[in-house]
Amino acid sequence: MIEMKNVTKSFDRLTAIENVNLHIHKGSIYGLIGSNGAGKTTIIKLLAGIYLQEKGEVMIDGQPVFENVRLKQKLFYIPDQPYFFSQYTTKQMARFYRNCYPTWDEERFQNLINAFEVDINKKIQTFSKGWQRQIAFILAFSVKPEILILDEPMDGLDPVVRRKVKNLMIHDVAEREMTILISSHNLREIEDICDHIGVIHKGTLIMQKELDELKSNVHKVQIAYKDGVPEQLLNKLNPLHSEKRGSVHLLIIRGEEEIIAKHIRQTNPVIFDLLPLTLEEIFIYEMGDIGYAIKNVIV
Ligand SMILES: Nc1ncnc2c1ncn2[C@@H]1O[C@H](COP(=O)(O)OP(=O)(O)OP(=O)(O)O)[C@@H](O)[C@H]1O
Repeated sequence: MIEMKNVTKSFDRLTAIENVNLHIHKGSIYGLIGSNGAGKTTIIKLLAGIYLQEKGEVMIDGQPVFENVRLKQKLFYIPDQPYFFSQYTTKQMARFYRNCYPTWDEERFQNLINAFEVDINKKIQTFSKGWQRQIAFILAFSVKPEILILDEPMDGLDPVVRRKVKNLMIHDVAEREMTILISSHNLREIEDICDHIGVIHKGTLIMQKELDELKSNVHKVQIAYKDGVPEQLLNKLNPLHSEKRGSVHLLIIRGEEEIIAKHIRQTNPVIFDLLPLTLEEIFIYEMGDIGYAIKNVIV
């Protein structure tokens, strides 16, 4: 279990994150979404044990993370710009990680370099940015860490490689309950693999939720009546959002689907459809004004 309790971190006079509380369960894929400068990398570096907070606690399995060598052997961190030793080849980097991590799996490394078709004798710095990121992933998946921390991992990867990398993540989570923290400035980029989402805005974690819970709790309905929508129904449903398109009303409603449907059917509508909501819409409506303010992060 990864945990941050009331964590604040500043750089000189700038408060990068303030009073952040974050919980990530074992075997979960947690997406941390936020715009540029929101505080994602600061959170990630605190969790990777690179930064020390001024206030609060940063713990993994109940132990403080900062400079904790034993805990660091359980986690693998890929920064937004993967780091390799100068002049090293993939083969040499693999030797380095093999010595650092007792969990290193040589057979898996061989399988991955074949699958990704990497020349392991070529200096990593001569590869393109996208290829360097692929090599970072190959090394990460060969380490088989308990926790994988990824800062903007999809930047610069083509769609085929993205799919491959996402499949590997899902495989490791399903097979051995690896935990993943993945940051992005774009919800769409990671929504297909995350089971929890946290939204960071100007240094504050403004929301964190399970995706299934989010999806089952907000609904979009389209209704029409001969003489307009009954006022009583609107009072009962208390929509988060409503708009009129000709004679049809579109409502976004929080609550259980069956109960909403029951209330509507009792009023004999001429048209009644339950429509699917995108995750993007759910976020915007759930977060009210803040949702609109950070729309660019979500879409
Ligand atoms: N080493 C540092 N020294 C001074 N200020 C810093 C440092 N690192 C981050 N900051 C500041 O802290 C705030 C949060 O930065 P952070 O890198 O965590 O954001 P981010 O969400 O990762 O942004 P991006 O998506 O652009 O990478 C920003 O205002 C940034 O300028």
